[in-house]
Amino acid sequence: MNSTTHIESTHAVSWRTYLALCKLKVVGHIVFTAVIGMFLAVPGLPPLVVSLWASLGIGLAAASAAALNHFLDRRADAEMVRTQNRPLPSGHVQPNQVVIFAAILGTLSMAILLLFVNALTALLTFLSLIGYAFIYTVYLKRATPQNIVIGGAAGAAPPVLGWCAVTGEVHPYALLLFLLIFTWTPPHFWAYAIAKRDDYAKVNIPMLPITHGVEVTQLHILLYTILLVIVSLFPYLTGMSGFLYLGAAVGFGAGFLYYAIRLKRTADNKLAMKTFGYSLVYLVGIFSALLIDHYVPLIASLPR
Ligand code: HEM
Ligand SMILES: CC(C)=CCC/C(C)=C/CC/C(C)=C/COP(=O)(O)OP(=O)(O)O
Repeated sequence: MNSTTHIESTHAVSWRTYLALCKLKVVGHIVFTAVIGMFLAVPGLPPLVVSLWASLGIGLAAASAAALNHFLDRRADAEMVRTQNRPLPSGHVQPNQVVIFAAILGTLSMAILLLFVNALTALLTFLSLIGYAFIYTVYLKRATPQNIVIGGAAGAAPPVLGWCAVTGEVHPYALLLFLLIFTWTPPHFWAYAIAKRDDYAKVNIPMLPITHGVEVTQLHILLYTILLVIVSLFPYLTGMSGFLYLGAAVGFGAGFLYYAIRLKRTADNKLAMKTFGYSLVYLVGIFSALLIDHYVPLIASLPR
């Protein structure tokens, strides 16, 4: 134990430290996509009470998975510049405290989903938690440069969880939303990995830019972005969404392609981080468009 961790272990852990363990920004986005899944699952408005419990349950599960990721990755996180100030490497909290915190969040999440939502949502959320915290973090991340493609299945689950929470079933339209996030994840992450490749190389994590070089990664980003733009048309082509969504899918997709093409030409770290930033704008934009598009006919049909 180093002196910092010794000093910190005698002090109470701040609530800010616990919040930092939850990766709140990521959890916020996850809950956002889950909530859109709830809204799209029904023609009118989803049941309020169930939706609130489901959002809380899914958010707590994602936060629990994030805390476990901090615990399981603590040694690598201490080596990388981008992660060395996280709560564990900086000694603001002890590993056992993080495990207890994650267990409490995970248990609360399961209790909420089982008692107030439904068993299928609880099961699928549990599988997502295990998929990210253990299968991805412990195994895939260190095993193959396809780690984030396969692990992306956990991150793509939330709209399915939201849909299932209000209907009790996994609808094919919900799987389209899954596919959308699943194809979005590789360009989202690989743009970041290009910018942070020196960090990943330091800890021998086989991310694509390390194992196959930056050029191959740039090409993969472009190809997955093209695939993403094609997949983003499916909600319109299957009749799930209308023209408004189509316009947004084409517009936001053109933006993503613009970044991916520019990034293909130059592996500038700043541009890579801008592409990563745009991936978040894209996700929020396209899911917001799905929601607005879903309610336009409803609003238009209201008596004036
Ligand atoms: C397995 C799939 C995924 C991988 C490997 C991945 C990877 C990453 C990485 C490495 C970062 C940077 C972390 C940092 O700066 O500390 C990040 C940031 C972020 N990711 Fe992902 N991500 C995945 C899925 C998702 C999903 C599904 C969402 C949302 C629905 C998401 C939303 C975000 C957000 C909002 C940030 C910014 C966090 C911040 O600025 O604090 N990610 N992601
Ligand atoms: C509902 C539920 C339980 C969903 C699971 C949530 C999920 C899959 C989140 C993934 C988001 C994320 C930040 C991945 C990066 O991990 P990393 O270890 O590669 O990134 P890091 O090195 O920055 O920690």
